[in-house]
Amino acid sequence: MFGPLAGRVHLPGLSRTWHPGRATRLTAQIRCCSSRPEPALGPAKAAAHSAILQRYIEDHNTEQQVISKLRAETKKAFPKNGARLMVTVEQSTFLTWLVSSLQVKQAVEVGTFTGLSALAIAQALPEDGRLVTCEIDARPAALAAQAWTEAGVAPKVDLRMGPAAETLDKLLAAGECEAFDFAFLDGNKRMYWDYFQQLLRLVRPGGVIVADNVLWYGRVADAEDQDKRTIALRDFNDRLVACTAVTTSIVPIGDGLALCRKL
Ligand SMILES: C[S@@+](CC[C@H](N)C(=O)[O-])C[C@H]1O[C@@H](n2cnc3c(N)ncnc32)[C@H](O)[C@@H]1O
Repeated sequence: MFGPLAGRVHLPGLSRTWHPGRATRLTAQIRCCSSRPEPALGPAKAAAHSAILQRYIEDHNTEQQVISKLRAETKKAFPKNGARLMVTVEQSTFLTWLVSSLQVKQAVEVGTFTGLSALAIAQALPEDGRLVTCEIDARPAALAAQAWTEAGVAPKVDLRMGPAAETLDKLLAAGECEAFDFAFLDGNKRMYWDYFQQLLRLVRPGGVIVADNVLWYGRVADAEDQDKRTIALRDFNDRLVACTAVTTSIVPIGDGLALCRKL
């Protein structure tokens, strides 16, 4: 079982330097709340370990300066939910490591926001590599485009504005079936299974699809949690486990990543 919201919890007046006892008390307070805390509370991403360990992990996963700069700019431009929407530090370093290790050339992403995960992916692509990334909201996308230019990865990134399901359908219609080595899924949680099925057609056999937020702050393991996004993610995980088209490993990096390799 995962401790509910046992990771870094952003609450007013809470400093980043925690003492174990204090962290435990806070976790206990949150656990006891009758109204279930919304993920919108802040960057509480780690579903499976303590706040102290989360801090340690972050301190030992050094993001490149261009990425940490974009993280800071995003928090400033989107103070309400920016920190929560971006992948965590250890997820961004993991994405760069994975894309590089798999020698990915063609990648596709659902959910660009301000382009942080796209930057982590794009910088690991070769010069002739390509990342197609889907976003519906022009405001964060403008910040993304600026950051990619500054980081020198803009020529590799193909930003497609509009509903992601339509963009993925267009890629399929354009003959890009099995054209991609890698996909990152981080869009609308209630659409995950639909996106996954499209991505499965876009990714080649042996290619990898990574889905974020599959532990949903630990809420997927709480049978009493009937929030629509929790139900959708629980359903997504159940379908993944039963899906014979991929082998899947769910790992508690950040808010949980499903690592799926197409057979
Ligand atoms: C969690 S954020 C992505 C964060 C990003 N991957 C990162 O780590 O920096 C999800 C994004 O999906 C976008 N989104 C939501 N519904 C969408 C849709 N139907 N089509 C395309 N993008 C969508 C939202 O506007 C939001 O920017």
